[in-house]
Amino acid sequence: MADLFELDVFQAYATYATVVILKMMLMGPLTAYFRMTRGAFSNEEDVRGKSEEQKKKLLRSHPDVERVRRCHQNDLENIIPFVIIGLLYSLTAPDISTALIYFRVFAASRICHTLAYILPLPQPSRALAWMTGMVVTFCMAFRVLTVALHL
Ligand SMILES: N[C@@H](CCC(=O)N[C@@H](CS)C(=O)NCC(=O)O)C(=O)O
Repeated sequence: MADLFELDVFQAYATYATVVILKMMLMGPLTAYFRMTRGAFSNEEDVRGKSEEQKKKLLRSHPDVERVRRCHQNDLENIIPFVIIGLLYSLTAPDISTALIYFRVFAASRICHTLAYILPLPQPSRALAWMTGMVVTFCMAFRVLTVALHL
């Protein structure tokens, strides 16, 4: 494991996998922020101590909260595959400059996807950001399959 960390490609992978995981984790606090500022909670215990009338107002969904939740869900759908396939890709001894392009483009695409979703920016900005990240993951998967195909 220590030897693995000495490889440039693995260090690059560890860096960008951590960046995108942290970005994804920030969606939790962002959801909490939108819940507080929009007054939209989903659990009875979250509004404990409030009057019945206030509870009725606060126990509701809000479009802004749902938007952040969908963005978080989309991160889960895309970042988890990147982290798993990216690890396998790093183990195929790829060229460091190609690997860095893949990792950087993926990280940038997910940051753009989040901005496009939360602000929101007009389509097709979000769709293009999503597609860019998908293409990177598919390219890495292609290399894994061409280097290590064992059917
Ligand atoms: N699970 C996604 C699959 C397709 C996808 O990820 N599309 C991108 C680009 S349009 C997206 O941002 N979808 C919005 C979302 O996942 O909430 C969906 O339901 O839309």
